[in-house]
Amino acid sequence: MTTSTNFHTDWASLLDDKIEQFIETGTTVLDNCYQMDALQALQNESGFIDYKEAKLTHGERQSHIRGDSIRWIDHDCPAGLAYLDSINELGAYFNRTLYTGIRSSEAHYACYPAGFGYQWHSDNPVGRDERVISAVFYLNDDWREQDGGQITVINKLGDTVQLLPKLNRLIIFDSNLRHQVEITHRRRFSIATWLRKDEKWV
Ligand SMILES: O=C(O)CCC(=O)C(=O)O
Ligand SMILES: [Fe+2]
Repeated sequence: MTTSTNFHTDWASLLDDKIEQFIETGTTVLDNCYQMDALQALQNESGFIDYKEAKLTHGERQSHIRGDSIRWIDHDCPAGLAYLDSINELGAYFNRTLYTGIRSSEAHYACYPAGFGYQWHSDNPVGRDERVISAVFYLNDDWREQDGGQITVINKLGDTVQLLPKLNRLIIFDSNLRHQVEITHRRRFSIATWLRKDEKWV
C-alpha cells in the first residue's frame, strides 16, 4: 500500500450473493464498495490531475466515438494504486470462484465533459481477448437520472442493463459484452478498470 487510506473491501461478502447472476448474465453491480476516506482520496486525485486526451487503439482521438479524457493509474497516483491493490483482490476472488485466470489489472481515471459519451464498443479490440472482466468505478456525488451519463450494457442474455454513474458504485461485466456511455449532462468522473489474463505491462 502506498497510502494510509483504507481501501479494504471484503469482496466475498459483497459478491457471494451475486456470483450466480454474474455467471448467468455477465454483469453485476456493487454499491457501497469503499469507505468515505478512500472515496475522497480517489475524488481528489481524479480531479487534480492533468488529463491527457483519450486515445483509441490506433492512437487518434475520435470524439464522435468517445469524449473522455483519461489518465492511466501509475506510480504518481497513490490513491489509484491503493484502489488497484484492492481490485487485484477482486481478481483473486474471481480466480478462486470462477477460475478466470486473471493475472494483472490496469485502470485509468476518466472525465467526460458535459455533452459527451462513448459509443457502442467492447473492451477487447478485434482479435484480442486479454481483458477478461471490465469494472467501472464511479466518483460522482448526487448523480440524478436527468444528469444522463448512464452506462448501458447488453448482457449475455441480450437484455439491456442501464445504470447511473453513482458515487461508490462498481459495475462489473464480461469485457466482451457491448456497452456504451450515454451523453452526460454533467462532468462525469470514473475509473475504467480491467482484469487481464496476461502479465502486467506497467
Ligand atoms: O465510464 C463508463 O461507464 C464506461 C467506460 C468504458 O466503457 C470504457 O472506458 O471502455
Ligand atoms: Fe468500455
